[in-house]
Formats: sequence, structure tokens, C-alpha cells
Amino acid sequence: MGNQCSNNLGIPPAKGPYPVGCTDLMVDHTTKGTFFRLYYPCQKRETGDRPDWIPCREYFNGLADFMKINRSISEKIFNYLFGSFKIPADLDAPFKSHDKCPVVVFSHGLGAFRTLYSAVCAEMASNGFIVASVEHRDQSASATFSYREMSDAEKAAGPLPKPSSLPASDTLVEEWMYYRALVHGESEFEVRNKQVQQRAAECVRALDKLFEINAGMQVDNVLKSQFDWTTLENTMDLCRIAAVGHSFGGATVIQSLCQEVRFKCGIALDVWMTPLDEEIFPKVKQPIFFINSEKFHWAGNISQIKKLDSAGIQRKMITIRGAVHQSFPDFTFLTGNWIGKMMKLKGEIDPAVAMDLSNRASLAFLQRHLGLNKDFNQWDPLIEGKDGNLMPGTNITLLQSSI
Ligand SMILES: CCN(CC)CCN(C[C@]12C[C@](c3ccc(C(F)(F)F)cc3)(C1)C2)C(=O)Cn1c(SCc2ccc(F)cc2)nc(=O)c2c1C=CC2
Repeated sequence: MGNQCSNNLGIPPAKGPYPVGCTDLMVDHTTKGTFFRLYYPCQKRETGDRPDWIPCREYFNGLADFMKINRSISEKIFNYLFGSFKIPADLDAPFKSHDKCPVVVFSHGLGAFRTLYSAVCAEMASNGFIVASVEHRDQSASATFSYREMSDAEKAAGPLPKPSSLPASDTLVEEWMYYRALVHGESEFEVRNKQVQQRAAECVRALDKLFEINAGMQVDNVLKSQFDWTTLENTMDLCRIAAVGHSFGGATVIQSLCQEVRFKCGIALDVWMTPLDEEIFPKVKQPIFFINSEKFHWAGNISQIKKLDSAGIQRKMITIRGAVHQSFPDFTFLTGNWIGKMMKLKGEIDPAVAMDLSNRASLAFLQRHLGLNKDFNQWDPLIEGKDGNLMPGTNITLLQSSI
């Protein structure tokens, strides 16, 4: 098996005190609805099965398109390399937490989708957070799906071949949306700015759905699942909500903070600033934590981030030495060292060390700005970059002195 090789590859289990459960929600069935994977503190179960890291073959196809690799060979390679990886969470496990949970809405990067950041999301859930990892329908995901109602003719024709993700009702037909590459001559900013606004709206929609769930309102999950959503009634601390995201998802964090004051702070992992219109920067009042890899950034990107700096608002930045852009998604754990380094999925730093630093610094920042009474302040020095593998601020030297 691809991933049973010697150096026991796989996504590291979460280190926090609580076991982690996860479940998928899609409401309503169209691309105008909300679709996210929820990670949460759960009851310990021996027999729980682990969800697949890549839920079905269409996601592999989407990744191949995104990577500009031929679909047929890529499916075999991906299946061999990643096909049997499991997420460090217990599918549909019963929710369990002694006190109210602070909330995180997570936004994935370009070409990713909702399941690829489980090392980040599960770590937060095992530390008592409820995390909604949104799947965006702005055509920036490698693949995503929704449903449409069957036409009368289709209904008359009888049941269709079994869809890959079971819908709750059998009058729905699965529809796949794949990554939309830029067309030659298109303005990257125009396309990406439109997408980042849709992405922020989708994060707000997910937050609205969490508010409804917390109020005990009925949840009509389009996906077939055993999870009982009523167990989440009155379990969320809806004054303690943060937005977190990677790369394009980091830009989505900034856009979401600007549009939604219920997000009290944001964490941008290797933020990609290109999609953002700098006109919104003065409107962002919440604290933001920028956690950067050493290899991804360039002067233009850093100078955009610096424009976000305004007096009196906690903006922090650290850089993880030897980390690369892919040090944040799960891929960084899923190949051996030399393949990983060749494909830029790993940097010089041990992926587990990089992920630990990023997660612990994030928890410390969340405690400080959500007013949590946990022990994450033990990692406050990491927010200042005080660690052998960290540096405060950035490694990128900016040419102009106007920062
Ligand atoms: C040629 C394609 N070209 C498209 C514009 C650039 C492709 N690219 C570099 C890649 C993603 C890479 C990757 C994935 C997955 C394997 C695999 F083999 F392991 F599957 C290998 C190699 C290929 C590293 C990026 O886009 C980097 N990036 C990302 S990567 C987010 C992601 C995507 C897919 C995943 F499975 C996991 C994570 N998110 C962003 O928001 C932004 C950027 C750049 C600017 C904004």
C-alpha cells in the first residue's frame, strides 16, 4: 500500500485533550447553499471509522486538472499515493464538550477543497473548538459538488447509477464543478477579487448556519449521514468566532473580517494578497495573525500585508524557517521525504514540527483575542517568533523604505 511504507506516513493525530469527530453538511442542495466539513470535540469511540481524506474519485480528477496532469495516469498515482489515507477524526462521532465551544470558520486555498486541512482543523477541534471547513463553489476548488432536482423525464426514467456521495433524497442528481483556470488575457485581479467576495459570503453563510444549529433549528442535510445535528444545540460560544484560512483562504479571511464583525479575529496562513482590493484594508478592524512559510512570499505580497497595518490594531507576523507553501495543507505529511521535497510539498523543516509551531502559535493568538481561559498562553512566545524554527515578521526584505 502506498502509505504503509516504512516512515509511517500519515496525518499526525491531534495533540489536544479531546478526541475529534467530523461530519459533512450541505444545505441546501444548490451551489447557492453552504457546504462544509465540521470538526468538533467528540465522545471517545473504539469502533469509529475514519473518513477518507479524499472523499471520492471526482476530487482526484479535479486535482489532476488543477495540476495540469493527465486524469487517467494521475488517478492511479493519486490513488496509489494517497488513496488510502484517513483523516485523524472519527466520522459522525457523537459531539461531546463540557463547556461552550469557540468557533472557527476555515477557508481552503486555490485548487484545494474542504478535507485537505485536517491537521489544522482537527488540532483546533481537539483543543475545544468547533471548526467549519468550508468548501467554496467559486470555481477555485479543484472540485466540488452540489445537486439539481431531477427533471420529470428523469424521474419517469427511473433511478440513475449510484452517485458517489449519497444524497438524502433520490430525486437529486449530483453535479460537479471543477477548478476554473484563468483564460489567457484575463485580469487575474478581476477574476480573483470576484471569487474572494463570493468566498467571504460563503464563510458568512456557513456562520449563519452554525447560528441556526446552535439555536436548535432543524437541519435538512442534503447528504446522507447518521450525525444528529440537534446534539449541537446551545454548544457554541458565538461571541468567540475566528476566521482562519490558507493562501487564497487567507485572503478570504481578510475579506470576511471586513464584511462580518462577528469574526473577532483572523489567522492567515501564507496569505495570497493578490485577490484583495486594498480599498477594504482600512475597514478591517479585527486583529490578524500572519503565519508565513519562508519560501512562498515576495516583496509585493509582503508590502500589501504591510498596508493592512494600522495603528492600534494587533497585527502579528511570524515566519517558519524552512517551511514551504504546502507545509500548511495535509499533503505535507503524505509523501516520503524525497518525493515531498521534489514536489515542493515539504521544506527543510520536519512537516510535523512546522505544523505544531503553526497550530500552537494560532491557539495562543486565539486565546488572546477571543478571551479564552485555556492554557494556550503558554505558547505566547511563538506569537513573537521566539523559537529556533521561527523568526518574527518576515524574511523578505522590502526595497522601498515606506513600510
Ligand atoms: C500548476 C498549477 N498552478 C495553478 C495556478 C500552481 C499550483 N500551485 C502550487 C502547487 C499546489 C501544488 C500541489 C498540490 C498537490 C500535489 C500532489 F501531488 F500531492 F497532489 C502536488 C503539488 C501545486 C503545489 C498553487 O496554486 C499554490 N497555491 C495554492 S496550493 C493549495 C492547495 C491545492 C491543492 C492541494 F491538494 C493542496 C493545497 N493555494 C493558493 O491559494 C494559492 C497558490 C498559489 C497562489 C495562491
